[in-house]
Amino acid sequence: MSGIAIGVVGCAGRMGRMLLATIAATDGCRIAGGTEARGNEAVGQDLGRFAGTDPLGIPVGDDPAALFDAADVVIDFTRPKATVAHARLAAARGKALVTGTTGLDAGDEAMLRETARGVPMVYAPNMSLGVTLLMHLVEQAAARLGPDYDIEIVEMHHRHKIDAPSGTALGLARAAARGRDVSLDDVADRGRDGDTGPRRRGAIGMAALRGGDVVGDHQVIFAADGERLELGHRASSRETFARGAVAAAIWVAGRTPGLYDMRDVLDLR
Ligand SMILES: NC(=O)C1=CN([C@@H]2O[C@H](COP(=O)(O)OP(=O)(O)OC[C@H]3O[C@@H](n4cnc5c(N)ncnc54)[C@H](OP(=O)(O)O)[C@@H]3O)[C@@H](O)[C@H]2O)C=CC1
Ligand SMILES: O=C(O)C1=N[C@H](C(=O)O)C[C@H](O)C1
Repeated sequence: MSGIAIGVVGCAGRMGRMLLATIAATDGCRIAGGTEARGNEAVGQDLGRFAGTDPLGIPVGDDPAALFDAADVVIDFTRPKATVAHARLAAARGKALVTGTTGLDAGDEAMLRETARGVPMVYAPNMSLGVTLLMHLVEQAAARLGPDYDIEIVEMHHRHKIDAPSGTALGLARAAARGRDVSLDDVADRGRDGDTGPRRRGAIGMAALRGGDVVGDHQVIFAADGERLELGHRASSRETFARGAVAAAIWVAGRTPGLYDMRDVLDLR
């Protein structure tokens, strides 16, 4: 069989299924296998059921080490602790990893950086071309507009999302902080409630809405006296994230070890 062999951990999840379907439909790559955690009801079922294809003759596994051995690259959209375990496995088995999992804390991200010293990894909170470009535009706007323009980021996602603010909102906030040459930790305002007092000058605010089946909306507002600049993005299908992740997997196979993001994959640096 030819093409880059791509494994998918968390293959029965919303993104996992979309990734399988996208790999099956993309030239130059093939499905190496998929896993779910032990005890998940998908384990043992044919992967084709989750890819939306004919039976593939490959059962969903629960042994990620075996998947890393069978694959050239593994794609992970799971949960932060699972992602860290998968990054350790990638390093131990010498295989590339693409992860889009959000909600990682500073310690989890430090572990990704550490494991990426030995193997190539792509880590991005949003794999779409549109959001990758939006981050670039937000950095430029923040650099040009200065602290008279209050930055507020509003995101909305489906009712099943478990982390807030979204990884993309945090990425946009980081881009704005970079543009202003400040640390996000010093200026982030992650949700207001009660007797908040007036807005802090230079703060970067974030607000998270949850409801229905919204795939992912992000809006960055620069509000000044007399005018307001708004930059935004709406995803209407998870396919846009899956296409980006599969492009990242093909791009990262055989690269020099290191932690990359979608700006590298899309050549937007
Ligand atoms: N970067 C990007 O472009 C995007 C990022 N995301 C992020 O991707 C992540 C997943 O989102 P989504 O697909 O909607 O979530 P889902 O809950 O639908 O899918 C996650 C899947 O991973 C499984 N899983 C959990 N632990 C393990 C493990 N140890 N081994 C194997 N599988 C495991 C879950 O199983 P179980 O249900 O049993 O826990 C579930 O099937 C989130 O962090 C989300 O924010 C989403 C879309 C785009
Ligand atoms: O959980 C989701 O669905 C999404 N998560 C990512 C995030 O947290 O930014 C990306 C996308 O908006 C969908």
